[in-house]
Amino acid sequence: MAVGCTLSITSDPTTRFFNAICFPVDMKPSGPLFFWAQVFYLSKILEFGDTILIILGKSFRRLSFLHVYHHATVLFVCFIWLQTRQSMFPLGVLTNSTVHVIMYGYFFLCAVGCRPRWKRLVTDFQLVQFVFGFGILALMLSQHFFGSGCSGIWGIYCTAAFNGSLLALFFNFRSKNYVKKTTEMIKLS
Ligand SMILES: CC(C)(COP(=O)(O)OP(=O)(O)OC[C@H]1O[C@@H](n2cnc3c(N)ncnc32)[C@H](O)[C@@H]1OP(=O)(O)O)[C@@H](O)C(=O)NCCC(=O)NCCSC(=O)CC(=O)O
Repeated sequence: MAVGCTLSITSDPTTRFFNAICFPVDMKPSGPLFFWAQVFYLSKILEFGDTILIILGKSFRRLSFLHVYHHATVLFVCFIWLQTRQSMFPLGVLTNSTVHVIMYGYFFLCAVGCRPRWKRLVTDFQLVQFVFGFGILALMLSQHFFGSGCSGIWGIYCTAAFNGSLLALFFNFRSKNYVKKTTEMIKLS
């Protein structure tokens, strides 16, 4: 999906970088970018199966608020992306699918008994994607309000609220899992 989206942005000579973050207001929901958005939406339905497998396997400790909240709301957010022909989604697909390759790579290594030492990096990558999202949002809003307007502005407000909530939850996760633990280890030694 990340590769597909990148190729869709770069291979079309009429597509400029700004098109990836600001679609024209009369954007038609067709073509390669919307194809990848549909695939991304389907992948989120598939990802929901992850939660079902966790419930069936009775691994309830894995069902943190963050996990359930993310999996329950992400489907709705992706649906809004498609419905509103939302600007910025190509970069969302690109960053989120890249982060998911790393994250599921981490889970896979854990599952085969080879727990990676770079768990913290995975969390940091997740945080960076949300911060990056806000940087792109600022660029897009400047184009929307001071340029010719961008498609899907209401979807963007929804996505911004979603991004903000995940940023806060992941900061909380990071502080509980790494920062506090490091401080406790320093105190003990
Ligand atoms: C490093 C993380 C990726 C995972 O940290 P955690 O502390 O939650 O996980 P962990 O290291 O304790 O893993 C514990 C055990 O559960 C397994 N495990 C945990 N969650 C799993 C999942 N969703 N799918 C498959 N396996 C999973 C691990 O393999 C491991 O098995 P065992 O113990 O048997 O060896 C972190 O950054 C994170 O995302 N934490 C939030 C929890 C979460 O559900 N994240 C995914 C959805 S949010 C998301 O995806 C946001 C985004 O868009 O980036």
